Amino acid sequence: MNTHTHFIADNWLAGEGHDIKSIDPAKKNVIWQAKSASQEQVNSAVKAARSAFASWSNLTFDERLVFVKKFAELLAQNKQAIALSIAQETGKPLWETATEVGAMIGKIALSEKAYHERTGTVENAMPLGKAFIRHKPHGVVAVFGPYNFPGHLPNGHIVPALLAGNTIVFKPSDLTPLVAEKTLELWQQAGLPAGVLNMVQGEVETGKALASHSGLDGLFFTGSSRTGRLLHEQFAGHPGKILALEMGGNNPLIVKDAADIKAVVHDIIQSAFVTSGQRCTCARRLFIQQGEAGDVIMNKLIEATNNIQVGMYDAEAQPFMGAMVSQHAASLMVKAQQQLLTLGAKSLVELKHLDIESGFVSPGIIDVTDIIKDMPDEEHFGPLLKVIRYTDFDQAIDEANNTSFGLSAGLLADNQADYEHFYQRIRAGIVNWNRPITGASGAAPFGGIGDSGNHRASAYYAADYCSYPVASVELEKTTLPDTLSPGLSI
Ligand SMILES: NC(=O)C1=CN([C@@H]2O[C@H](COP(=O)(O)OP(=O)(O)OC[C@H]3O[C@@H](n4cnc5c(N)ncnc54)[C@H](O)[C@@H]3O)[C@@H](O)[C@H]2O)C=CC1
Ligand SMILES: O=C(O)CCC(=O)N[C@@H](CCC(=O)O)C(=O)O
Repeated sequence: MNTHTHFIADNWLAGEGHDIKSIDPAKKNVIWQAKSASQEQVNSAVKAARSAFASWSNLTFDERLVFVKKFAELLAQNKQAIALSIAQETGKPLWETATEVGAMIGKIALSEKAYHERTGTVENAMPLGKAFIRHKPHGVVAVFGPYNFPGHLPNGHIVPALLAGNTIVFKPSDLTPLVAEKTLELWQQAGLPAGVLNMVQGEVETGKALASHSGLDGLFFTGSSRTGRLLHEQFAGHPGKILALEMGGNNPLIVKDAADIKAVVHDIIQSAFVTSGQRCTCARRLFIQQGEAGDVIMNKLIEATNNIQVGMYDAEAQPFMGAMVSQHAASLMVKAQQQLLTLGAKSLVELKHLDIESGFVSPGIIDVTDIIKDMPDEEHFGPLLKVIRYTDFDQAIDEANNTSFGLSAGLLADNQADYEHFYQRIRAGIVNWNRPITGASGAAPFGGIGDSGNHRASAYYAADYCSYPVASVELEKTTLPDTLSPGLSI
């Protein structure tokens, strides 16, 4: 039993709540168990963050940056260990978890640049004095992370929030507590002052206790649309608190008149099946032209999908896909496939639960053309790609837009005019041409419209929601203006 569970005011504490555990979805063993945080421990974490706020926000940006850069150095030194923890908890292959740690390290320089560019100080001369635009931190913010990138995505809120001068209570996904613990140990080694970054572990009730805490000034969330919507409802009536929601998608990828079939199939597979389909940006709906050209793509796609290697995260010959995050997540994908089949969809490659007690599934492709009118507008968060055969490009774009979500979308087509038409009409926050729709850059904003977010994009624009702007006009001495307003004599 782990007694080194919650990090509050620079102390590691045992939990006072109920039993929680983390299971390796590939090897099926328990790798972490502890007790969740009690309501009192959540209160203590918020209190610690509040106590630390005045002195942390009073440091200069460069003083705060020293701690954050030290954290980046420690991440680099511990890259393999963190990558292994991510693999153990998520099932993702080591090649992929190493890139996740790389993205965490890269986040520091990007956030430093974004802070200055997005929230820097602007000075304008005025007839009397100067006008300034500056930014201040909100105060105490909660950060909620998802399981699919347990290091990189919370880090994408934590780093810019700390640089801006906020203090934090972090609630990791209950599926990935070990990665969170290892990461917080590095922050502690970086010498972060007590209370600046706190962590409480637990399931939904810990999340609710933190999200509803009156001591928060804001909450930065990455996770499912269902949870994001609940948080949005919870924050209703609190216009003074900032809420940033990064949520799911039902992302379309359209193929039209593209000559290089292998490149098309590559981009489809990277879009649909990387991370075993557990990326918010993954293609869920693939639009392929009716007719011979479309049939050629489909045949090659089916062949390549059947050849995708699924395996252990630490296998010497690394697989493309590891296990899904849990046995439960894998069984939900089998259920989603069955629901579509019951509606009348046709299986092209069956998604199979390879070992019923693990998270291993094989990738699946299902033709939903005939049931398009009855299709649930849901994010199936795993490697199941729905194919829609189309004849008219505009109708395909209309159908691509026929979703409440709007995170990522892509077009694979050789004609630039087709892309310009697609770009103009498609509704999503990430729109790509002849590139996979996964693998977004941290040097760009990252967020969606509709049920995918609340217009507070993260990544390069995370700086925007980490502080509020302050406009000032300033003059060193009180000075009587040369010209007074009409009707005034002083
Ligand atoms: N747009 C984006 O940037 C990204 C979105 N996602 C989305 O995240 C989802 C997968 O992640 P999950 O971990 O399953 O998401 P989730 O919504 O189940 O959990 C996210 C976090 O919220 C907490 N939580 C769950 N229910 C809660 C409640 N009622 N009140 C307060 N906290 C609660 C969880 O413990 C976890 O820390 C997918 O839908 C995916 O599309 C994932 C990565 C990136
Ligand atoms: O936050 C950033 O630095 C960029 C966004 C990012 O890394 N996106 C990844 C993963 C997010 C996900 O899909 O779950 C991506 O676009 O693949």
